[in-house]
Amino acid sequence: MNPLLKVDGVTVRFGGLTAIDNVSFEVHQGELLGLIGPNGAGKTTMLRSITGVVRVTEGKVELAGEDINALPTHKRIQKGLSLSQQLVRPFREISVLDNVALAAGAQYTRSPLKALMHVSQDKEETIGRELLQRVGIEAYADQKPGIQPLGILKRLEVARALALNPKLLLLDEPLAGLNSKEAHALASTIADINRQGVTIVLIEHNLGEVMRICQRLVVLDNGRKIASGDPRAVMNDPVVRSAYLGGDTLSAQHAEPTAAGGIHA
Ligand SMILES: Nc1ncnc2c1ncn2[C@@H]1O[C@H](COP(=O)(O)OP(=O)(O)OP(=O)(O)O)[C@@H](O)[C@H]1O
Repeated sequence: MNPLLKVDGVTVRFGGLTAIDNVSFEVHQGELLGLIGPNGAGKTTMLRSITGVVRVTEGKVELAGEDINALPTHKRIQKGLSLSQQLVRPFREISVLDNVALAAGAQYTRSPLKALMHVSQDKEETIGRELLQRVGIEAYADQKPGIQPLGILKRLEVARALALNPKLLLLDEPLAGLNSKEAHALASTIADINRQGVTIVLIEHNLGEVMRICQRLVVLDNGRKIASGDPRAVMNDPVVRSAYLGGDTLSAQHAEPTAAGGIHA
Protein backbone atom coordinates (compact mmCIF):
# COMPACT_ATOMS: atom_id res chain seq x y z
CA MET A 1 0.00 0.00 0.00
CA ASN A 2 1.21 3.53 -0.80
CA PRO A 3 2.18 5.73 2.12
CA LEU A 4 -0.32 8.55 2.64
CA LEU A 5 2.45 11.11 2.16
CA LYS A 6 5.75 10.58 0.40
CA VAL A 7 8.40 13.29 0.44
CA ASP A 8 10.97 12.18 -2.09
CA GLY A 9 14.35 13.91 -2.37
CA VAL A 10 12.90 17.36 -1.72
CA THR A 11 15.21 20.38 -1.95
CA VAL A 12 13.99 23.95 -1.44
CA ARG A 13 16.24 26.89 -2.22
CA PHE A 14 15.51 30.55 -1.53
CA GLY A 15 18.03 32.31 -3.74
CA GLY A 16 21.42 31.15 -2.44
CA LEU A 17 20.00 29.61 0.74
CA THR A 18 19.20 25.90 0.81
CA ALA A 19 16.38 25.64 3.37
CA ILE A 20 15.66 21.94 2.63
CA ASP A 21 18.40 19.71 1.31
CA ASN A 22 17.40 16.44 -0.36
CA VAL A 23 14.96 15.28 2.34
CA SER A 24 12.91 12.08 2.02
CA PHE A 25 10.41 10.55 4.43
CA GLU A 26 7.02 8.87 4.41
CA VAL A 27 3.92 9.19 6.55
CA HIS A 28 1.69 6.16 6.80
CA GLN A 29 -2.06 6.07 7.17
CA GLY A 30 -3.04 6.47 10.82
CA GLU A 31 0.35 7.73 12.02
CA LEU A 32 1.14 10.62 14.33
CA LEU A 33 4.57 11.69 13.14
CA GLY A 34 6.68 14.36 14.85
CA LEU A 35 8.79 16.60 12.63
CA ILE A 36 11.35 18.21 14.90
CA GLY A 37 14.64 20.06 14.79
CA PRO A 38 16.34 23.18 16.13
CA ASN A 39 15.35 26.70 15.05
CA GLY A 40 15.88 27.30 11.36
CA ALA A 41 16.12 23.55 10.63
CA GLY A 42 13.57 23.82 7.80
CA LYS A 43 10.46 22.36 9.45
CA THR A 44 8.02 25.10 8.45
CA THR A 45 9.49 25.23 4.95
CA MET A 46 8.94 21.46 4.72
CA LEU A 47 5.27 21.85 5.71
CA ARG A 48 4.87 24.70 3.24
CA SER A 49 6.30 22.64 0.43
CA ILE A 50 3.85 19.85 1.30
CA THR A 51 0.92 22.29 1.14
CA GLY A 52 2.27 24.00 -1.99
CA VAL A 53 2.74 27.42 -0.40
CA VAL A 54 6.43 26.96 -1.21
CA ARG A 55 7.41 25.31 -4.50
CA VAL A 56 10.04 22.59 -4.27
CA THR A 57 13.23 23.25 -6.24
CA GLU A 58 13.92 19.55 -6.69
CA GLY A 59 12.20 16.34 -5.67
CA LYS A 60 8.61 15.26 -5.36
CA VAL A 61 5.69 15.27 -2.93
CA GLU A 62 3.10 12.50 -3.30
CA LEU A 63 -0.26 12.24 -1.54
CA ALA A 64 -1.79 8.75 -1.53
CA GLY A 65 0.40 7.77 -4.47
CA GLU A 66 -0.40 10.87 -6.55
CA ASP A 67 2.30 13.38 -7.51
CA ILE A 68 0.96 16.71 -6.20
CA ASN A 69 4.00 18.87 -7.07
CA ALA A 70 2.21 20.78 -9.80
CA LEU A 71 -1.00 21.39 -7.83
CA PRO A 72 -1.83 24.73 -6.22
CA THR A 73 -2.60 24.79 -2.50
CA HIS A 74 -6.41 24.80 -2.82
CA LYS A 75 -6.28 21.66 -4.98
CA ARG A 76 -4.06 19.96 -2.40
CA ILE A 77 -6.62 20.89 0.27
CA GLN A 78 -9.38 19.35 -1.87
CA LYS A 79 -7.26 16.22 -2.06
CA GLY A 80 -7.09 15.95 1.72
CA LEU A 81 -4.39 18.20 3.16
CA SER A 82 -5.12 20.60 5.99
CA LEU A 83 -2.71 22.93 7.79
CA SER A 84 -3.12 24.44 11.22
CA GLN A 85 -0.79 27.43 11.40
CA GLN A 86 1.41 28.57 14.24
CA LEU A 87 -0.26 31.98 14.28
CA VAL A 88 -3.95 31.80 15.06
CA ARG A 89 -6.05 33.99 12.79
CA PRO A 90 -9.77 33.38 13.36
CA PHE A 91 -12.40 35.81 12.08
CA ARG A 92 -12.85 37.84 15.23
CA GLU A 93 -16.26 39.32 14.53
CA ILE A 94 -18.15 36.07 14.07
CA SER A 95 -18.72 33.42 16.73
CA VAL A 96 -16.38 30.54 17.51
CA LEU A 97 -19.00 28.19 16.06
CA ASP A 98 -19.36 30.21 12.84
CA ASN A 99 -15.57 30.19 12.42
CA VAL A 100 -15.65 26.40 12.29
CA ALA A 101 -18.84 26.32 10.20
CA LEU A 102 -17.16 28.70 7.74
CA ALA A 103 -14.19 26.36 7.43
CA ALA A 104 -16.58 23.42 6.94
CA GLY A 105 -18.35 25.37 4.18
CA ALA A 106 -14.99 26.25 2.59
CA GLN A 107 -14.57 22.63 1.57
CA TYR A 108 -17.11 23.26 -1.15
CA THR A 109 -15.83 26.54 -2.51
CA ARG A 110 -12.68 28.64 -2.94
CA SER A 111 -14.61 31.83 -2.28
CA PRO A 112 -14.74 33.01 1.35
CA LEU A 113 -17.92 34.90 0.46
CA LYS A 114 -19.66 31.80 -0.77
CA ALA A 115 -18.33 29.88 2.22
CA LEU A 116 -19.79 32.59 4.47
CA MET A 117 -23.15 32.12 2.81
CA HIS A 118 -22.96 28.49 3.90
CA VAL A 119 -22.57 29.60 7.51
CA SER A 120 -25.42 28.75 9.85
CA GLN A 121 -26.82 26.27 7.42
CA ASP A 122 -27.75 23.27 9.46
CA LYS A 123 -25.17 20.88 8.09
CA GLU A 124 -22.14 23.10 8.72
CA GLU A 125 -23.46 24.10 12.12
CA THR A 126 -23.87 20.48 13.17
CA ILE A 127 -20.36 19.69 11.93
CA GLY A 128 -19.09 22.80 13.72
CA ARG A 129 -20.60 21.82 17.05
CA GLU A 130 -19.28 18.30 16.75
CA LEU A 131 -15.77 19.61 16.02
CA LEU A 132 -15.85 22.07 18.91
CA GLN A 133 -16.78 19.16 21.14
CA ARG A 134 -13.94 17.09 19.71
CA VAL A 135 -11.39 19.77 20.62
CA GLY A 136 -13.05 20.48 23.97
CA ILE A 137 -14.32 24.07 23.46
CA GLU A 138 -18.05 23.57 22.80
CA ALA A 139 -18.79 25.84 25.78
CA TYR A 140 -17.34 28.76 23.79
CA ALA A 141 -19.44 28.16 20.65
CA ASP A 142 -21.46 31.37 20.81
CA GLN A 143 -18.68 33.69 21.97
CA LYS A 144 -16.46 35.81 19.73
CA PRO A 145 -12.85 34.63 19.33
CA GLY A 146 -11.53 38.18 19.93
CA ILE A 147 -11.90 37.82 23.69
CA GLN A 148 -10.67 34.25 24.09
CA PRO A 149 -7.33 33.23 25.64
CA LEU A 150 -4.66 31.66 23.41
CA GLY A 151 -5.41 28.13 24.67
CA ILE A 152 -8.97 28.37 23.30
CA LEU A 153 -7.82 29.97 20.03
CA LYS A 154 -5.29 27.18 19.45
CA ARG A 155 -8.07 24.62 19.84
CA LEU A 156 -10.29 26.65 17.53
CA GLU A 157 -7.48 26.60 14.96
CA VAL A 158 -7.30 22.79 15.19
CA ALA A 159 -11.10 22.56 14.85
CA ARG A 160 -10.99 24.76 11.73
CA ALA A 161 -8.30 22.54 10.21
CA LEU A 162 -10.38 19.44 11.04
CA ALA A 163 -13.44 21.03 9.40
CA LEU A 164 -11.81 20.41 6.03
CA ASN A 165 -12.13 16.72 6.82
CA PRO A 166 -8.46 16.10 6.04
CA LYS A 167 -6.75 12.85 5.20
CA LEU A 168 -3.58 14.42 6.53
CA LEU A 169 -3.53 17.12 9.20
CA LEU A 170 -0.37 19.25 9.39
CA LEU A 171 0.07 21.02 12.73
CA ASP A 172 2.69 23.78 12.97
CA GLU A 173 3.68 24.35 16.61
CA PRO A 174 0.19 24.05 18.11
CA LEU A 175 1.60 24.12 21.65
CA ALA A 176 3.71 27.29 21.23
CA GLY A 177 2.86 29.97 23.77
CA LEU A 178 0.82 27.67 26.02
CA ASN A 179 1.74 26.98 29.64
CA SER A 180 2.75 23.43 30.48
CA LYS A 181 -0.72 22.40 31.71
CA GLU A 182 -2.45 23.77 28.60
CA ALA A 183 0.22 22.24 26.35
CA HIS A 184 -0.22 18.85 28.01
CA ALA A 185 -4.01 19.02 27.58
CA LEU A 186 -3.86 20.08 23.92
CA ALA A 187 -1.25 17.40 23.15
CA SER A 188 -3.66 14.84 24.64
CA THR A 189 -6.43 16.19 22.41
CA ILE A 190 -4.15 15.86 19.37
CA ALA A 191 -3.40 12.25 20.33
CA ASP A 192 -7.17 11.61 20.66
CA ILE A 193 -7.81 13.09 17.20
CA ASN A 194 -5.13 10.77 15.83
CA ARG A 195 -6.68 7.76 17.60
CA GLN A 196 -10.00 8.68 15.97
CA GLY A 197 -8.34 8.04 12.61
CA VAL A 198 -6.73 11.30 11.45
CA THR A 199 -3.14 11.00 10.21
CA ILE A 200 -1.06 13.85 11.65
CA VAL A 201 2.33 15.48 11.06
CA LEU A 202 3.22 17.55 14.12
CA ILE A 203 5.92 20.22 14.16
CA GLU A 204 6.67 21.07 17.75
CA HIS A 205 9.49 22.34 19.96
CA ASN A 206 7.95 20.92 23.15
CA LEU A 207 9.94 17.70 23.06
CA GLY A 208 8.35 16.26 26.19
CA GLU A 209 4.89 16.31 24.61
CA VAL A 210 6.33 15.16 21.27
CA MET A 211 7.88 12.16 23.00
CA ARG A 212 4.63 11.44 24.82
CA ILE A 213 2.29 11.41 21.83
CA CYS A 214 4.27 10.77 18.61
CA GLN A 215 4.76 7.28 17.27
CA ARG A 216 7.72 8.20 15.07
CA LEU A 217 10.02 11.17 14.59
CA VAL A 218 11.82 12.77 11.67
CA VAL A 219 14.59 15.17 12.69
CA LEU A 220 15.81 18.02 10.49
CA ASP A 221 18.90 20.12 11.09
CA ASN A 222 20.19 22.79 8.71
CA GLY A 223 17.75 21.56 6.07
CA ARG A 224 18.94 17.96 6.19
CA LYS A 225 17.27 14.90 7.65
CA ILE A 226 19.64 13.73 10.38
CA ALA A 227 17.54 10.97 12.00
CA SER A 228 14.19 9.21 11.92
CA GLY A 229 12.38 6.39 13.67
CA ASP A 230 11.34 5.42 17.18
CA PRO A 231 11.19 8.56 19.39
CA ARG A 232 13.35 7.17 22.19
CA ALA A 233 16.03 5.86 19.85
CA VAL A 234 16.03 9.13 17.91
CA MET A 235 16.39 11.23 21.04
CA ASN A 236 19.30 9.10 22.22
CA ASP A 237 21.05 9.44 18.87
CA PRO A 238 24.29 11.40 19.45
CA VAL A 239 23.82 13.25 16.15
CA VAL A 240 20.40 14.52 17.30
CA ARG A 241 21.68 15.43 20.73
CA SER A 242 24.52 17.43 19.31
CA ALA A 243 22.23 19.19 16.82
CA TYR A 244 20.08 20.41 19.72
CA LEU A 245 22.89 21.09 22.15
CA GLY A 246 24.90 22.87 19.46
CA GLY A 247 22.04 25.33 18.98
CA ASP A 248 20.15 27.38 21.50
CA THR A 249 16.92 25.45 21.27
CA LEU A 250 17.24 23.03 24.15
CA SER A 251 16.33 25.57 26.78
CA ALA A 252 15.34 24.53 30.26
CA GLN A 253 11.71 24.17 29.17
CA HIS A 254 12.63 21.96 26.25
CA ALA A 255 15.13 19.95 28.22
CA GLU A 256 12.77 19.30 31.13
CA PRO A 257 10.58 16.69 29.47
CA THR A 258 13.58 14.84 28.19
CA ALA A 259 13.87 13.06 31.50
CA ALA A 260 10.83 11.08 30.38
CA GLY A 261 12.08 10.82 26.86
CA GLY A 262 15.70 9.95 27.38
CA ILE A 263 17.61 12.99 26.20
CA HIS A 264 19.49 15.03 28.76
CA ALA A 265 20.58 18.59 28.35
N1 LIG B 1 10.45 32.70 2.30
C1 LIG B 1 11.75 32.60 2.67
N2 LIG B 1 12.72 33.29 2.05
C2 LIG B 1 14.01 33.15 2.40
N3 LIG B 1 14.46 32.35 3.38
C3 LIG B 1 13.53 31.64 4.04
C4 LIG B 1 12.13 31.72 3.73
N4 LIG B 1 11.45 30.88 4.57
C5 LIG B 1 12.38 30.31 5.36
N5 LIG B 1 13.63 30.76 5.06
C6 LIG B 1 14.89 30.34 5.68
O1 LIG B 1 14.93 28.92 5.57
C7 LIG B 1 15.52 28.36 6.75
C8 LIG B 1 14.56 27.37 7.39
O2 LIG B 1 13.49 28.11 7.99
P1 LIG B 1 12.20 27.42 8.60
O3 LIG B 1 11.29 28.53 9.07
O4 LIG B 1 11.66 26.43 7.66
O5 LIG B 1 12.82 26.67 9.86
P2 LIG B 1 12.07 26.04 11.11
O6 LIG B 1 12.74 24.73 11.38
O7 LIG B 1 10.61 26.01 10.88
O8 LIG B 1 12.44 27.08 12.24
P3 LIG B 1 11.67 27.47 13.61
O9 LIG B 1 11.70 26.28 14.49
O10 LIG B 1 12.53 28.60 14.13
O11 LIG B 1 10.27 27.92 13.24
C9 LIG B 1 15.91 29.53 7.66
O12 LIG B 1 17.25 29.85 7.41
C10 LIG B 1 14.97 30.63 7.17
O13 LIG B 1 15.54 31.90 7.43
